[in-house]
Amino acid sequence: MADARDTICALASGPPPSAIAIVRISGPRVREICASVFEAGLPAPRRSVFGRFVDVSRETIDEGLGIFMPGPKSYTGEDTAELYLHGGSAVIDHALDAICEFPDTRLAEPGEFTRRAFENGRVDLVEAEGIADLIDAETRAQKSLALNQLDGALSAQYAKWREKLVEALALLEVSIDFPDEEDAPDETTSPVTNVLDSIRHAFIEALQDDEVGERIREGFRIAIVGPPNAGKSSLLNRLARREAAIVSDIPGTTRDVVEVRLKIGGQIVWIADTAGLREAGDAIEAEGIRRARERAEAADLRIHLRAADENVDFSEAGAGDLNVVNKSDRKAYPAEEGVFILSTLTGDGLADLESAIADIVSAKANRTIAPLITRKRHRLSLQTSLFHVEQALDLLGRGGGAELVAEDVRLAARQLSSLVGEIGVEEVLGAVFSSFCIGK
Ligand SMILES: Nc1nc2c(ncn2[C@@H]2O[C@H](COP(=O)(O)OP(=O)(O)OP(=O)(O)O)[C@@H](O)[C@H]2O)c(=O)[nH]1
Ligand SMILES: [K+]
Ligand SMILES: [Mg+2]
Repeated sequence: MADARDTICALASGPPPSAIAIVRISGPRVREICASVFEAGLPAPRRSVFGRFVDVSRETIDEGLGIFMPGPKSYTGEDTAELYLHGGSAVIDHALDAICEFPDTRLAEPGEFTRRAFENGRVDLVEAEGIADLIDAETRAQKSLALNQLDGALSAQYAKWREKLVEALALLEVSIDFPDEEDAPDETTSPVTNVLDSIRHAFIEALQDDEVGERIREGFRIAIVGPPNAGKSSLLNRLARREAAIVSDIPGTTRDVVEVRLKIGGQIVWIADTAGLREAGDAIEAEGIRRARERAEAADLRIHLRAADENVDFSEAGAGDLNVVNKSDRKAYPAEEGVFILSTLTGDGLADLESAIADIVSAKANRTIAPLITRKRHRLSLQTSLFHVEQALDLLGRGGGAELVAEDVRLAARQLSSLVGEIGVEEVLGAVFSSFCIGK
């Protein structure tokens, strides 16, 4: 990580040209920079002022609004300033060059402003992730998930669990401190067991969420599976409204998994076209079929596609999957409960399938178990924490010493602390902040 004592600057708005560009500055030299770059001198705190911006040789950069926000009540917790300029690349370059003329002042790295906000205690790690998610959000569901995370609701949940674990620890300390007193174990064991058991239940409930939060954030996964030439690639292309996959009358055309990202039912959806399932002709096709099965297995929803003029058999389909008969233009297929009949050639019946997909996906997304786990990092921490809670309960059940039980409870609590970044593992911080955009 670059020197945290530097003053940093970056374009905080979108790429030029744009109507307005916002250049953000943060760090110890902000006052000095504003006093010089704002032609009228350092403005009063948190008041936007209109005027001319000039470089060190007093050449005009542009004119516009500027605002100075002293720390610690700023986004980063440091002195910060924002310059509202005309959004042309020459203007922006001149402004950034002029600012970087000052000593110990440089362009910010991706996420460095938010990293400073984190280092200065303005946000915790989970809230910082929420900020990144809000910026990346493309759907309303992603946006509300991100807002929930950045306003601290998710952090509060993790903090509540951590407090419970600390409560259990305190109860255990009592029995460690008074090991000889006759009733001590009995008095303390049962409350500890109760507390740990309720945490265990809460964790299990939170983890049994069908990964809704992650699916809303990363997208739901749908796989199209079926025999060769059923029209899987043709269906993918129809849904994507472009020629994403190769279509041909040769069975075994698709080998690799071909994926497209779409917005359906207000959600991000990844639709995967896969190799036709049959006895493989060669090693490459066999690998394609293995990947097809793997993808189908991992998917949130499977579309089983069959051709009307072939043997239609849905015995492989599971409950909740979609059964679809294609090529209705070639051979009529009798209406059947729970079977979609369509033709990717004529487009007949496609709208029904699309709205069924939309309904299923939005129903999955609207499963309300708030606040939701939104990423693998959180899930892994909770799983590890749960592991230690269960270990502690197991030890208690077998009459294990309070000291040993406490060690597991401590490890469980530690997981939750690292989750919100209270105890920061440098690689975790690096991974989280490097995914941010520059200027944030
Ligand atoms: N008549 C008719 N032909 C179709 C329809 N859908 C697909 N086809 C044709 O069926 C053949 C196979 O289509 P694909 O989309 O390549 O089938 P696939 O399931 O992806 O095949 P593999 O990748 O080989 O497993 C092509 O010649 C398509 O033009 C349809 O609704 N009606
Ligand atoms: K084919
Ligand atoms: Mg194909």
